[in-house]
Amino acid sequence: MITAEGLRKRYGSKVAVDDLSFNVRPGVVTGFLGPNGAGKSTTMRLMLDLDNGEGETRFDGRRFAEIRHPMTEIGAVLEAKSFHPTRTARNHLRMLAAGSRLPKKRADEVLEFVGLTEVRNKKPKGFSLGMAQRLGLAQALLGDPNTLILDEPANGLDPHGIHWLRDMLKALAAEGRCVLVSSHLLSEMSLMADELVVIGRGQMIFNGDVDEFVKKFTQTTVLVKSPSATQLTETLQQMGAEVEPNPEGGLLVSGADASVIGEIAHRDGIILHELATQSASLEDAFISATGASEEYVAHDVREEAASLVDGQGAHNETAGGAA
Ligand SMILES: Nc1ncnc2c1ncn2[C@@H]1O[C@H](COP(=O)(O)OP(=O)(O)OP(=O)(O)O)[C@@H](O)[C@H]1O
Repeated sequence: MITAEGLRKRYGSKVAVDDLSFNVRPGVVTGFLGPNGAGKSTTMRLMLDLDNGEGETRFDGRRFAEIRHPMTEIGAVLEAKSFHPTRTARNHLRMLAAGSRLPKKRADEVLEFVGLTEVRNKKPKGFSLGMAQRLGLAQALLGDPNTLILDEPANGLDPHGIHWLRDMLKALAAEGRCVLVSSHLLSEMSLMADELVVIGRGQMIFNGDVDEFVKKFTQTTVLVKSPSATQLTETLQQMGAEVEPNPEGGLLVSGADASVIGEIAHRDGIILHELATQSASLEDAFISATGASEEYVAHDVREEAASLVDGQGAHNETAGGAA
């Protein structure tokens, strides 16, 4: 179990991480989410004592500095491509293995595991971002640690690589490890993570189950198609439901679930052509939960496109801006 308590970091007058406390449970993948500049990387560095700040993080009760051979307990990848410039991938890992009193053969085992056996005698400076990510993971896995902390490990991986990463992290978590992984790929995160830590502007927004997060920050809607849409709308509105036209046809109803709508339609003799609950996505929940805490806000692309078509030209202002 990882327990982080009261993590806080300032850069001058800017508070990058603001009194963050959270838990990362073993046996599940925990996603670490937040808009750009929310403080994810800084938090990960604080957890691993790589940055000075306040608060403390315990890994099964111990601080990072108290762990004698960290590589055998905590595997972390915070930056892709941070490797020795002149050593081959294999020698880089062998050197790290020796430093942690691990057998040399571990280097070949993890290279095989991440699919880099063919390039093991090449220098990582020529690696693509995806290959560097794989080598970073190999390094993190070298000591077969119980905890993995990975900052954007999917960055640079191709679709096969992302699929492989997801299966691998789920399998490692299923063996009882703690896995904390940040990513901006929300569809991927919804397939990979069971629990979430969501932050915005350095502050905690949510720590818990993915389904709870989606439920808390989105409203379930029901798509209804009926030839008697006007009559149905009036009845649903009278009972307090919100009804809006769906841009692709039919009605979107919130505040009444599909069974209630079906019963009302049956009672009033209204024909229904479609009745479907629309489940919200992790992306919907993320946008709703973090919208107010976005640090860098771009202007609306649709407005931009419209103004270009109107011949008004683009404007380069950044709406919102930094706090
Ligand atoms: N070395 C630094 N000096 C000054 N400010 C910093 C430094 N590192 C980070 N920051 C600031 O701290 C805040 C948090 O940055 P951090 O990189 O932790 O966010 P992040 O959530 O990892 O962002 P992203 O998703 O864009 O990688 C940002 O506003 C950033 O500008």
